[in-house]
Amino acid sequence: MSNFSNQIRASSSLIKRLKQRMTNPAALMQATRHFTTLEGHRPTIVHKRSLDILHDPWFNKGTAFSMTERDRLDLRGLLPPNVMTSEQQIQRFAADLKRLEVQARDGPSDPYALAKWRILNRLHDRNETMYYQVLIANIEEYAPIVYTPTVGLVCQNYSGLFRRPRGMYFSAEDRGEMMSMVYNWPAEQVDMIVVTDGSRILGLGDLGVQGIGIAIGKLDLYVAAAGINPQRVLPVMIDVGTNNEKLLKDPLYLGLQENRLDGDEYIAVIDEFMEAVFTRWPHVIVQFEDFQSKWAFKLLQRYRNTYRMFNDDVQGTAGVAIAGLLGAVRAQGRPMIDFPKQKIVVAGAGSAGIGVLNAARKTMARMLGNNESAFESAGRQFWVVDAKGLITEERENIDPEALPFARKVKEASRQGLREGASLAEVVREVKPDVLLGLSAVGGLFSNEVLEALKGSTSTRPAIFAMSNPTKNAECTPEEAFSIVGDNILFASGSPFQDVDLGNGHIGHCNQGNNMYLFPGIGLGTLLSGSRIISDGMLQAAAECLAEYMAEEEVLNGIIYPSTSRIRDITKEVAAAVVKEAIKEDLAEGYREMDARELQKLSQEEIVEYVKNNMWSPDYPTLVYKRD
Ligand SMILES: NC(=O)C1=CN([C@@H]2O[C@H](COP(=O)(O)OP(=O)(O)OC[C@H]3O[C@@H](n4cnc5c(N)ncnc54)[C@H](O)[C@@H]3O)[C@@H](O)[C@H]2O)C=CC1
Ligand SMILES: CC(=O)C(=O)O
Ligand SMILES: [Mg+2]
Repeated sequence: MSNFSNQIRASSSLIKRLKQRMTNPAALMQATRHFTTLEGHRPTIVHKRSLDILHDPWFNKGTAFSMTERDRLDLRGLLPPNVMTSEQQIQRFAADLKRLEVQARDGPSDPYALAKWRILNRLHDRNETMYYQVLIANIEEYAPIVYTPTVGLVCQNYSGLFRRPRGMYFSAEDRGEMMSMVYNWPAEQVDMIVVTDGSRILGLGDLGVQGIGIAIGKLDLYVAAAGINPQRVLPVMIDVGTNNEKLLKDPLYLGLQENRLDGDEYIAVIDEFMEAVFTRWPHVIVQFEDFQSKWAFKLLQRYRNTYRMFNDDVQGTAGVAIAGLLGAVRAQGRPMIDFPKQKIVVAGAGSAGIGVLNAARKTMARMLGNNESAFESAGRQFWVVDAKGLITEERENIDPEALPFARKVKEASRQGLREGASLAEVVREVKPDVLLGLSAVGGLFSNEVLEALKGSTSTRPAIFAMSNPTKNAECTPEEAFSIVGDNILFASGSPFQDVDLGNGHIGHCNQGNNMYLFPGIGLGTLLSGSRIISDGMLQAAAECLAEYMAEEEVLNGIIYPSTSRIRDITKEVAAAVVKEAIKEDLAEGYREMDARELQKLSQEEIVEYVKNNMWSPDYPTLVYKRD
């Protein structure tokens, strides 16, 4: 939008003016102190509570509300847990102004990305309908701002960017209080919660309380892509501390400044949160996001049969990868049923990597007859490399999640490999069809690794550099096409531009990101009224995405839709999820569409039902009525 550059120019001149006034923050603090001494002792009577206070510029103190005030005014949970002094607030504001300048100068790809995020965020605060109109109409341009990669930068800088709170914060200090504080959220109904504990935000590590940015970004896509009503979404941060030394020492950090809770204490906090939100909103769906692997699997197993929840990094990513892997088979001009013949090297054995491995193995096994021997032989198609190299059964203290994928020592040595072999060695010896990265290590697919992939036995080797944000991608599309060749397939977790191959052809850069599935999984679950999210529902979502692309597109190397089609693909995915829930007899219905009515719907009617229940950003007519 051309308006946008004007707005950015206007905001930089505003920043300049503010900076001139802020050159002496001590004077500003002095002024604030003077104000507090005159007015500080007499209480001010307010007739508002909760968000109404936070949204009132006269009464709002933001992070400076004391804990007792937060309790008195129903603010508990609506602000990050660390109480700040007004001096600290001013320091934070001043530091943030400086940071914007540095980002604009040193930012990696789009120097205005953070400025765009701020402007969009301010619009979000002022007028939700218009915000989502802008986002939906320009989703290709702004998904990289509200979501990866910029959302990573936003989380890294969240303590500075924080202005008006959004979402809820449950902290270790709130133990015993969660059941009551959940009622501080003003919405009577919540359909979707995205919750994080901030322990592994994209590939950026432990960002503590600042991880709330990712929950907000994911929910923006729920609204834009799935048409979930924005009044019914709730971003949540569970602050159990941080192990990030920099944040622990930062006096302006907004979260708890203590090491992360662990073991039973940690589980007790998450249990209390789950009980609280499902007590207030029994039909809510909770998406777990960016929990470190250590907890991602355990929490998924703990809750998935009791609550309507899923883990996006484990299950959403798996589905998107399966769709891409099946697309890679089709792009070779082979039928999908040939998938079990693919040799796949996976770099990264964390929540995302293991999620993909389990799902890919199950998909292969199903194609091979769905019995034990099929499952066994499917397992032999994968070679997994983590920070310590190739994983074999010789590995000491092997992670139980990775154990099923450890190569047998004898088999490995027959291939010229051993425990801990490097990624380049593995690629050289295995000559895989697919090289898939979920390692969070930018540049891991080095020249040596990509050179080794030239020996692939595939007619069309596929490279999935899925780590986020952009700087964590295992390689760029330019590197992949220039080293391995024009004929490859390429996908990355964060968006890159297509590559001009210089011979009249384009090297397509697909975005392989769980954003193509999680909105549809959430919407489909909501509209089916299923009490849980079954493997079958997740599989149906993945298959729908795999089949969405036309033969011609796939043969041209386009295996995922462009983001401009995200609302349409989400509708289809949601319909596939509803259909599977009905088939598995899990669908209990939604609003006036009860289980029986759902059973009667044809495929087309299910799609129509989904479409009719997607919120669109149109201004309603407002009418005033006295209470
Ligand atoms: N494209 C998408 O839709 C998604 C992408 N991701 C990305 O995947 C990445 C990993 O996420 P998680 O699995 O949750 O993280 P994690 O921290 O649990 O796992 C990282 C894994 O990479 C391995 N690793 C580290 N250095 C390595 C090296 N030099 N060579 C090979 N492996 C190495 C680690 O040993 C570990 O197994 C992140 O960057 C995240 O943004 C995650 C979910 C979805
Ligand atoms: C995309 C996503 O969920 C991640 O990078 O963690
Ligand atoms: Mg994630």
